[in-house]
Amino acid sequence: MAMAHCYTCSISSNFFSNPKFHSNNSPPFPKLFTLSAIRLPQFRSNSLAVDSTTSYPLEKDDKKLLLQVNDLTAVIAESQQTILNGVNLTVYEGEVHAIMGKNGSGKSTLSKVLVGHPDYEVTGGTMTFKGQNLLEMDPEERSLSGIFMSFQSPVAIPGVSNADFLNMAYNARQRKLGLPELGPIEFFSHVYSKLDLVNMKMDFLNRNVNEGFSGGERKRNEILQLAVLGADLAILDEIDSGLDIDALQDVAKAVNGLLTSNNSVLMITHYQRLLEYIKPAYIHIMRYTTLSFEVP
Ligand SMILES: Nc1ncnc2c1ncn2[C@@H]1O[C@H](COP(=O)(O)OP(=O)(O)OP(=O)(O)O)[C@@H](O)[C@H]1O
Repeated sequence: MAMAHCYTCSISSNFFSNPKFHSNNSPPFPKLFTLSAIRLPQFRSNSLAVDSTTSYPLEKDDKKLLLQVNDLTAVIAESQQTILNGVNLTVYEGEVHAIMGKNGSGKSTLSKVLVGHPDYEVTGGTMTFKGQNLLEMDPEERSLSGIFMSFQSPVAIPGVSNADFLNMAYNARQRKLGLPELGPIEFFSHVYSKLDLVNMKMDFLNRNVNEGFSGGERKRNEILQLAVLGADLAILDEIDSGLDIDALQDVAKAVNGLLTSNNSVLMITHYQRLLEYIKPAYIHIMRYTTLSFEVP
């Protein structure tokens, strides 16, 4: 079953790959040059794609290439306005990447394009996931192949309980993987074991998906979905927004607990505080490259 998506919006954007950054000698976090993509914690030369022709080895330090985006351009389907312009991004398994940048620079749009949101059309470049061409896969296939996206503003699904929703999504993934499905009772014990991870009570499972949930509860619920469904690449769009410090720590702890050497996280955030809890290997700064839109 495809995950529903909740979407925001964008302009033209680009990843810059200047690996230089300055340490301000004040741990825990380095000062960033604007428009740079950096690797932490060591200085490294140019570990991200600079030009569209760069291709990356299928394995690096024994890690498999998970996601490769090369020179990606996309337009808004309705208006044909360019919205992503030459985005490059390479993610190997076991890596945490963060995307930062100003409001409206296209961060959410990139994540939506990665999961195949119909509001956008890819007009150039390539996107591969585990060697498969994402452009040839519909959103459901992308989800089933192991891409999970958490919503910036998670949507409510009235009339569908959390437990049923998760059970359906879980079984769809199991079918895709040729693994046994779980009936409601077996599934309940499977999901029950995950509740502690996000500090949620059992009654959340019987409530309708996100209906009446507070902002923080919705975010925890997103991570519960990730914990139950599993993912090779989890795209977390502002998972920290609206969280108090306890909730932020819970969510970060849960995400860290789900990280293995085989999966990766791509997190979009405005705040350094999240990066203090979930340590990225790379930080990418999204920025406008053109201002070609008309103000109505
Ligand atoms: N489907 C769409 N129709 C019209 N405009 C769109 C659409 N999608 C994106 N945009 C434009 O893109 C801009 C927002 O981009 P996006 O949400 O990707 O940015 P962001 O970097 O994630 O922003 P924020 O940090 O505020 O979440 C908006 O200004 C919006 O006008």
